[in-house]
Amino acid sequence: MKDGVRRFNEQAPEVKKQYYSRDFRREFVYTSNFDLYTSSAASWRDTFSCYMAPNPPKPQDLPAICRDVMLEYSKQAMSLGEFLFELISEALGLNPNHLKDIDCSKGLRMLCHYYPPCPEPDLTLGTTKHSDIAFLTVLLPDQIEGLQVLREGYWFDVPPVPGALIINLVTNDKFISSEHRVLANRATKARVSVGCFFTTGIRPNPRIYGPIRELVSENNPPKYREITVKELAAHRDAKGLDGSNLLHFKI
Ligand SMILES: O=C(O)CCC(=O)C(=O)O
Ligand SMILES: [Fe+2]
Repeated sequence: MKDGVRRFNEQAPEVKKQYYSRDFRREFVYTSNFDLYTSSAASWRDTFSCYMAPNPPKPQDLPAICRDVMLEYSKQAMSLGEFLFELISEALGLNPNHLKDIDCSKGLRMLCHYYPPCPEPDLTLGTTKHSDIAFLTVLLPDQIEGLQVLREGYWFDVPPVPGALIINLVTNDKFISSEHRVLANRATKARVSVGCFFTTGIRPNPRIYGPIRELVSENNPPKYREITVKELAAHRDAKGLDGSNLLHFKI
C-alpha cells in the first residue's frame, strides 16, 4: 500500500494535477494542507483521500497507479476494524456486536500521506497536533520516524516497528483518543503513512452519537453531548487540525 502512495506522489505534476482539488465531496481528492486557510502554518505534507465504504468509489475514479491496492487494502482494513470493534465492545463490557450494530464500522475513509524531505524541519511540522475524529483509526506508519504522541504534557516518539499498525479511538474518556503530531521529515527520502478512519465523515448519516447509554450512570455521567458524525467532521474542517476536536462538544 505504501508503495502505491509513493508511486502516485512521485508521478509528474501534470499527471497528479488532474486529481488536485479542495472539494472534499469528490471521490478521490489529492490536496496539500486541507486546513491551509485556517491553520497558522502550512504542514510539510501532501495527502490523497477517498471514502471506501459504505459506498466504494467506482474503480475508474481511482488513479490506475494505486487503484487495485487501495481496493484490496481497504477491504482488509475493514475486516480488521470489524474485529477490533468486537474486541473493544467486549472490553467495554458490551455485547461483541454492539459497536458494529450502531454502525461504527459502516464508513471508511482512507487518508494517504506523503511527507517530502523538509529542508528546514525546525520551522514547521508534517502534521500539527490533533486527535483523530473517527470511531477508530488503523494507521500504517512508515519506517521513517516522526510520529509523536502527547502524554502528560510531554511529546514521546512513536518508534517505527516493521509491520505494526497503530490503533486510535474515541470514547466517553474511557479510552482516550490520544493527541499526536508528525514532525517535518528530516530524512532524505519521503515518509509515507496510510490512515484508515472508521467514519462516514461529511457524507450523509442521520444517526446521532453520544456516550453509550449502557455505560453512563449517575456516577459516570455523559461527558460529551450528542452529535452526528457530519457535525464533528464539519467542525474539524472549519477549524483545521488543532488539538482535540471533541473538546468543542464537551458538556
Ligand atoms: O503520518 C502519520 O504517521 C500520522 C497521520 C495522522 O495522524 C492522521 O492522518 O491523522
Ligand atoms: Fe491522526
